[in-house]
Amino acid sequence: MGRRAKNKQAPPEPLDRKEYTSTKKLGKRKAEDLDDKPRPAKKSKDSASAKSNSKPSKTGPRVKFTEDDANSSEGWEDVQDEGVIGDLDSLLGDEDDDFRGPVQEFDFGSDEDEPEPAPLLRGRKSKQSGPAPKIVPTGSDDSSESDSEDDEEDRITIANMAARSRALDEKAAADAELDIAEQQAAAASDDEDEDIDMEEDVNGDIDGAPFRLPTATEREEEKITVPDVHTVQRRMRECVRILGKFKRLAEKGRPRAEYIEQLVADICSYYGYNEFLAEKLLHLFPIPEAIEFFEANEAPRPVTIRTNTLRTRRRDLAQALVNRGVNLEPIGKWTNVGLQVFESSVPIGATPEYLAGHYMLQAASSFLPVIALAPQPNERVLDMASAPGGKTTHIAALLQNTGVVFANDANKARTKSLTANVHRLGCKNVVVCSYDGREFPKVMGGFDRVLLDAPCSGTGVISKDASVKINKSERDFTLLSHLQKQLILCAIDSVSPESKTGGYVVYSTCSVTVDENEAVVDYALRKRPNVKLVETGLEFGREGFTSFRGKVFSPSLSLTRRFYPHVHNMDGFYVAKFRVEKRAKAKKGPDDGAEATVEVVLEDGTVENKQEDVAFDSDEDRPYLEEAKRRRMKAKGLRPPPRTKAPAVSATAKASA
Ligand SMILES: C[S@@+](CC[C@H](N)C(=O)[O-])C[C@H]1O[C@@H](n2cnc3c(N)ncnc32)[C@H](O)[C@@H]1O
Repeated sequence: MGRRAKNKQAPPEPLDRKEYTSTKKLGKRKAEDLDDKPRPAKKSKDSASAKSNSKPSKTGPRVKFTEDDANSSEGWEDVQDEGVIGDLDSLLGDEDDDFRGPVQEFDFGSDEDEPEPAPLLRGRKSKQSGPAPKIVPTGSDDSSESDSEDDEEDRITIANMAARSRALDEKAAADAELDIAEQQAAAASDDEDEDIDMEEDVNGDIDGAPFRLPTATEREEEKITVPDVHTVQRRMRECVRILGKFKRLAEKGRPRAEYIEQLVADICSYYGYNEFLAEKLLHLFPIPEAIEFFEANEAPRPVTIRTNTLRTRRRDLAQALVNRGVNLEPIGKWTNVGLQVFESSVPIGATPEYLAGHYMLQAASSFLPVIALAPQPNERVLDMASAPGGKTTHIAALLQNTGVVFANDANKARTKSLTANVHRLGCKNVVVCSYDGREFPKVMGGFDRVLLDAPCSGTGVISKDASVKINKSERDFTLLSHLQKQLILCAIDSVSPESKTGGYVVYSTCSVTVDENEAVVDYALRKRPNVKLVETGLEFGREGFTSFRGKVFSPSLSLTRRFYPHVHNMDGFYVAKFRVEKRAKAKKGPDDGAEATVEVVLEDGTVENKQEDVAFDSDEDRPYLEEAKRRRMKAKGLRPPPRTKAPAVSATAKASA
C-alpha cells in the first residue's frame, strides 16, 4: 500500500460511538521508544516534530489523480470564486522551477462536470484519522491557541527556501531509515502482545504470575526508583481490565479507589501528566476510552489547510500545490474549503501560494466554530478573542469581504500576527482592535453575530503542546472558567437581538474539560434568560454533557458539540451556539422583595417570563472552590470541614424543579 493510501483518513467514527473495549495495544509503541525509561512529558511534541521534518518527496505524490478520482472523491465541490486570484508568476520568477516539482496529473474534469457546491453546513462526519503526514508545515497561521509569534520569525521565505529544501532532503533520507526500523519494532511488538494475550487467563495471570496491585510500601519505593516501563504498561492494562469487571477480577480486600489511584499514578509516569490533570481527564470518559484519549494525545493530528476563497478556489489551490509535490486531499464532506496534506516536498507554510494568501494553515477543528457561526454577507461580526486570526479570516471570507469583522484580542502583541494574516489573505472588511473582551459591549455593541473562541487551558491540543500536561493546576482551571464566564456574558450582551439576519453567539474552546465548556454555557443560560442554545449545524461531534459528576446542566446542553482526538482525529474542541432573543423591560425589581423577571420575546412572537439575573456572580463559584479546597485538604491527609450545603445542583435545575 502506498504511503498516501496508508495515510488516507479513515471513515469518521459514528457520532454515538460507545464501544471502547480495546486496550490490548495499550502503549506498546511507547515501550519500545522509551527503552525502559519513564516517559518524558515532552515526548509527544518531540516525536511530532521528528515526524513532520521528514521525507520530502522529489517525485511528488504517488497517487495519480484522475478525472474519476476528482468526481467521485467526496468533498471536491468547489466554493464560489468570489475573489481575486493572486498573481503567482510575479512571486515565482524564472528560477523557481526547482520549487515547483514535477507536474502532476490532477484532473478535476471540466467545470461543467463539477457537482453543485455542497452547502457549508451540510456536514457529515470527519474523515480524519490515520497517521500523521510527512510534511513540513512552517506557516504560523494555525489558529490553534498557541502563540504564533515565534513561528513568524522562523518562517521560510522564497529566498531561503532552496537551502531549507536541501536540508529537508537530507533529513528525509535519515528519516526513511528510521521509518523502517520503527515498522520492524512495531511488528515485533505486535507479536509480543498477541503472545501475552494468548497466555493470559481469566484472572489476568501472565506466564503463571498473577497480577496484584503493589502495596503502599512498594509504591513508595517505586517513586524513588525509575519505574520499569513494561511493568507500568502491564499494570495500566491490568487496572483497566479489572476496573471493567471489578467484582469478578479485583483482588479481595482491595477497593476500586486503589486501582484508580494506581492507574492515575501510572498514567502520570507513562504519559507525563501531573496527577491533577491525569485524574481530571480520566474522569471524562469510560476508563478504556480515557486511555485511547491519552494515547491519541501522543500522536500529531493531520496537517490541514483552509482555502482562502477570497483569493482562489480549492481545486485551483490543490492543483497548484500538487504541482509542487504536495500530496493532499479534501478533508471531508463537511467542509468545502479544507485540504489535508499527507506529504510535502516543500515547506507548506512557505509556498508562493501560502505567501500570496491562498490558504491558511489551520487545524480542522478550527473550522468548526466558524461553520457554526455561519456569518451572512453584509453582517457586523465581532471576533472577541481573535489572534492570530484563523477564524477571523475565515469569517471575512464567508462574508465575501462585505460587512465588517471587528477582530479583537486583549493581547496587543498577538494582534501583530493577526494583522499580518488579515493582510496576507486579502481581507478588506476587518478592523483589528485590542480591548479586554470584558469591556464589550461598552466599547461597541449591536453585532449580528459574535464569536467567542475563548482563552482556555488547551487540554484539546496536548499533541501540539505537551507542556499542558504538567503546567495546569486546579487554580488555573478555576481562574480560566471564571474569565470564560465573564467573557461569555459580554459576548451575549454585544449581540443585537434585533438583528434581521443574525442574533447569534458561538462559544468555543480547544479544551475538553467540563469546567471550561458545559459549566460556562450553563452559567450563561442561567444569567441571561433571553438566550437559548440552538443547533450548531455541525452534524458530527459528541453531544455536550447534560450532567457531570454530580453537576446537573440544562438539558439543552446536548445541542452543544464535543470533538476528540481519539474519535474524530482532530484537536479536542467544544462548540456551543446561542440564539439571543429580545429582552423586554424588567417587571419587578429586587426592591420589591421579589426576584426580577424579564419578558423574553421568543422567535415565534410569544412572550415568556424568565428570571432576570444580569450581573456576573462570583458567589456562583464559591461552592466549587470550597469543594476543591476540601479535596486539597484530603489529599494532604487533613480533615476537611463539613460541607455547608450541596454544591452540585445548578440553578437551572433548581429553577426548573
Ligand atoms: C483561543 S485563542 C484565539 C484563537 C483565535 N480565535 C484564532 O482562531 O486564531 C484565545 C485568545 O484570547 C485572547 N485573550 C485572552 N484573554 C482575553 C480577554 N480577556 N479578552 C480578549 N481576548 C483575550 C488571547 O490573547 C488569545 O489570543
